[in-house]
Formats: sequence, structure tokens, C-alpha cells
Amino acid sequence: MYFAVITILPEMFTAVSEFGITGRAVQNKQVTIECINPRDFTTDNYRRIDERPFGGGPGMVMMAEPLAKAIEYAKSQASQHGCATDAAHCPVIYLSPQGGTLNETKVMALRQYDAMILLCGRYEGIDERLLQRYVDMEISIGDFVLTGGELPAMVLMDSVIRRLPDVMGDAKSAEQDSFVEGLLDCPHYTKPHEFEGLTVPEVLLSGHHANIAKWRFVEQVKRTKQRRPDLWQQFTPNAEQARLLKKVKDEIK
Ligand SMILES: COc1ccccc1CNc1ccc(C(N)=O)cn1
Repeated sequence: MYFAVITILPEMFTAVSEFGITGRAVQNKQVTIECINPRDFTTDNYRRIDERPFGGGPGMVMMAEPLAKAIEYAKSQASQHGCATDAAHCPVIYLSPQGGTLNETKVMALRQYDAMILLCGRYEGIDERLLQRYVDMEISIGDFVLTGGELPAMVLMDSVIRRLPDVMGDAKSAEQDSFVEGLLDCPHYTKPHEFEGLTVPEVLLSGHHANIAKWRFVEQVKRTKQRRPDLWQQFTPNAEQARLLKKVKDEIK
């Protein structure tokens, strides 16, 4: 997958492109991340990308023209990578508090694209006319305001990359088991057996895989009910899960 990131702080993106599972995906060429700085598309000597807002008020607004040129360049780069650059194949996504909130469903949907262009705002935001003309989708990572769209862009990239085929190996296959979607995760334990007087639930040491899967599912259900009743409300068990829920219904009260 090809990610073009429009940002005035490209150095930030080494956090995704050079470390961890996302860094390895870039190294393995499963993912390409190209940062494009709108300052490179300015024409004045000061390389201006922001100006005072019309109508007055605090702060600065990012100007439309340098961003428009940067987006056009990103589209030409995406097509160089063999990606179709219409909105259906390569959406321009603006990270902003005004967007629809990112969740696992949206992450799974984003995997369908060959490429995406992520637009990172700073200051008070971006000239509305740029958004009107160029932005296909506005996404928020939550109801809070940050100093820029770069961290949300990295959160989005991380969540999509980890879900690409062949990126997560065995961990992904573990995630594939049928109990995960829509429930919080179960507790995890590893060595040593005892930590500050605390031990490990016996079932996890039993080697009895069916009982271990059942225990994990019950823990996921209990946690989801306790911590996120809203998620529990939406949870629609599949046949296997419904069968198991019936069997354990007194355990999960
Ligand atoms: C004042 O900042 C802005 C104002 C308008 C747009 C973008 C920004 C950049 N900041 C962002 C971006 C995204 C999120 C999010 N919740 O996804 C939070 N903050």
C-alpha cells in the first residue's frame, strides 16, 4: 500500500517508517510512505504556507495553493507506484477533529485502497476551499484537539498497516480467531509464573486448548460488559459465540 503524507513536519514520520512492525513493513516494501512538504510548492521567498484568517481571530490558517500543488504531486507519485488516483482507489483523507471517528470497522474498510493521501493540518486548520475541492474523507481519531494532524495520520497508518495481509504473522492469525471482533481483549500472561506474589490462571498452564479458548472468551465478555457496555450492546455473536455464551451464561453475569 502507498501512503502519501502531506505535512510540514515530515521528520515526525520516522516513528512509523523506521520502527516496529510498521517499519518492517516499509523495509519489506509491503508499504511505501512518502512525505510531501507543501513548503516545497510555495513560490515566495519565505515559503509561506499559512496566513492570517479572513474575518480576524486568533492563529493562522493553512493556505490552499501550496496544499493543492502538494496533493497533485502526491497523485502523480501514487500513479508512478501503479495506483489509480481517483477517489475510489486513492482517497485524500483529512485528519481533523471534525471528521468521522476512526474505529476498527473503518480501518478494515481502508485496507481496500491501493493508496491514500493523508492531509495533516496545523495551526487553526486549512482553507475551506482546499477541503471542498480536494478532500474525499475527513477522519478523527477521537474527540480531542491536537497541535497537528501528524499523530492522527500515524495512528491511522499504524492501524491499517497492522491489518494488511502478511504483516502481522502469527499474532494476526491469533487475532483471526472468531472471538475477537467487537469485544475487548482478554488478559495476557507470560513468564515468570509468579510476579510479586501473583500467579497465572491455572487453565492457561493446562495445555487444554478448548478450555483456554473458552476462558479467554469469557474474560473478553466479562471485560467488555464491565468496561464498555456500549460495545457489549452492539456485540452480535456468531453461531459459535452464541453457543459458547449459552454454555457460560452464569459465569458472565
Ligand atoms: C487545531 O488543529 C486542527 C484544526 C483543524 C484541523 C486539523 C487540526 C490539527 N489537529 C488535529 C487533527 C486531528 C485530530 C483528531 N482528533 O483526529 C485532532 N487534532
